[in-house]
Amino acid sequence: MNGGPILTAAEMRAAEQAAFDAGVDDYALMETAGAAAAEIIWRAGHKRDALILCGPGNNGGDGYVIARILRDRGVPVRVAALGASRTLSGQRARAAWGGPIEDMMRAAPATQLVDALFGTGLTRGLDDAVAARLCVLAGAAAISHAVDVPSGVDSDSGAMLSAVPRFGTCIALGAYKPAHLLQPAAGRSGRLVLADIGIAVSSAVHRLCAPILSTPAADAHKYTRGLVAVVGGAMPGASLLASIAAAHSGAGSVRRFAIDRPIVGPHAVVNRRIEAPEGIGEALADERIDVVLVGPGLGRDADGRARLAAAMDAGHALVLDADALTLLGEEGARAIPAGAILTPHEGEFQRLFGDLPGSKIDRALAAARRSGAVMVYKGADSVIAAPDGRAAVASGASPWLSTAGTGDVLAGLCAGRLAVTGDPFRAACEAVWLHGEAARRAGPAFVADDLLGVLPAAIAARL
Ligand SMILES: NC(=O)C1=CN([C@@H]2O[C@H](COP(=O)(O)OP(=O)(O)OC[C@H]3O[C@@H](n4cnc5c(N)ncnc54)[C@H](OP(=O)(O)O)[C@@H]3O)[C@@H](O)[C@H]2O)[C@@H](O)CC1
Ligand SMILES: Nc1ncnc2c1ncn2[C@@H]1O[C@H](COP(=O)(O)OP(=O)(O)O)[C@@H](O)[C@H]1O
Ligand SMILES: [K+]
Repeated sequence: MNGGPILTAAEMRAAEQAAFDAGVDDYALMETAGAAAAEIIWRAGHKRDALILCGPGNNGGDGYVIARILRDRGVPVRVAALGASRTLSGQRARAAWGGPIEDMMRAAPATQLVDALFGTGLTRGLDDAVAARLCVLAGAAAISHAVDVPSGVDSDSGAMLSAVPRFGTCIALGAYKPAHLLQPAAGRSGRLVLADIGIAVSSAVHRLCAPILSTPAADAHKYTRGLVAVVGGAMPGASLLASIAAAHSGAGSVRRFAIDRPIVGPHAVVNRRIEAPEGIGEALADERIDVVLVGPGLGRDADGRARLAAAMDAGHALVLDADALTLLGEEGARAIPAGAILTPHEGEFQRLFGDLPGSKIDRALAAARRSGAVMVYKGADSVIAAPDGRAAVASGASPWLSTAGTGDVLAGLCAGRLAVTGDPFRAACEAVWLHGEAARRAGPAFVADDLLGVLPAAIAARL
């Protein structure tokens, strides 16, 4: 499930330093990075006229290398700079370009725009006039590329420090950075391409990629494939969505304990009406149960609280979502049992853990460490984090997922995959991926129920 390491600016600098210590030449690395980026730009734009914007640091240095390589291939290239080059490699690359250098504020637009103003070294937002000019030039280009990161985004957090235009493509040099996957920065590029620059990078934080799933063993039966119990409350829809998602996740069987009358739902889910919260403990006293999911449709009143307590006392692996998270938020993160999966959206996360510092990745990791649980910190950029420091960041999920009930489907998938795999981090990664893939297959304007029908096809694609 490792779709490529994600490095902070400091980690990237350390990887770069390790390469230098091993004998790689400073300027040779810039030539490699520039050549890799030029190749990607060449494939997209061929001989269309190009304007390369070069900043004062090494990102600008990459820009001069790109400009020289494209010019040598016959592209009509113009270079516009923002001040002098301040690094030795940048100065060398600028000298090797050797051509005219325009003032960025006065340069005319071109068909292709390459933004090599600032990369991982950006320390503050661009001046308003510079940011505005960048937006005009990028907006006027038919093809636009951001080198390493779009200028104006904070590489480590994905925050926008000044106005940032939308680029056709962002070329990540050597490794992904948080800004490539975290919002709002991730939304500023249509396409993300990773360019290999030949230096070794590794991290416990990576981009989520498609999982490899397996078909049940030839001698499988319903209890060996995982039994999920869903504890609902008075609102039937949410726990039903979660139950059906769990049933379609690859688990062997699903039981649902709720209060709705008459009992509704698919025949394959065993629905039991349990009115008094005391009955929940009894229903969960079955050793064959692998995972208990509680939260969707639970309710936040005394009854919901009592059901949550019974679910948490039952001693099974837990997935906690929705109302369960809000109720726990009132008690504080310490009440969370180790080994659980929690699926908070932003509001639930804040209620549980308060205002943690750092990027969404940092916050998810801190919450996982503090609670001992795997975190699925949801949103357009979902972060899955484990207490041991591993994290996976999902990106590119359909924005149509921002509709009621999709979180219930995800919670059911987490419970189902946990029942199948017994591994909370792996299960959470698989669930988030299947959820995104189901949304992709469902197309536009779906409702949460529509995700359920396409789950088997999403699973089939990964067997
Ligand atoms: N690491 C690697 O493996 C490789 C890295 N490579 C490349 O290097 C890039 C990182 O280069 P970098 O560190 O020189 O930083 P970069 O983003 O060019 O700018 C820093 C300069 O801008 C300045 N400055 C900052 N903010 C400002 C503002 N708002 N307005 C105005 N000025 C501002 C800041 O000076 P300051 O004023 O903060 O002192 C400094 O002078 C990386 O993204 C990649 O493209 C590849 O070549 C090879 C492999
Ligand atoms: N703009 C978006 N792009 C991609 N995925 C999104 C977006 N907005 C929400 N999602 C996903 O949709 C789901 C919504 O869950 P949640 O907020 O709990 O909704 P609900 O409680 O209505 O089910 C989460 O998995 C979240 O990651
Ligand atoms: K850039």
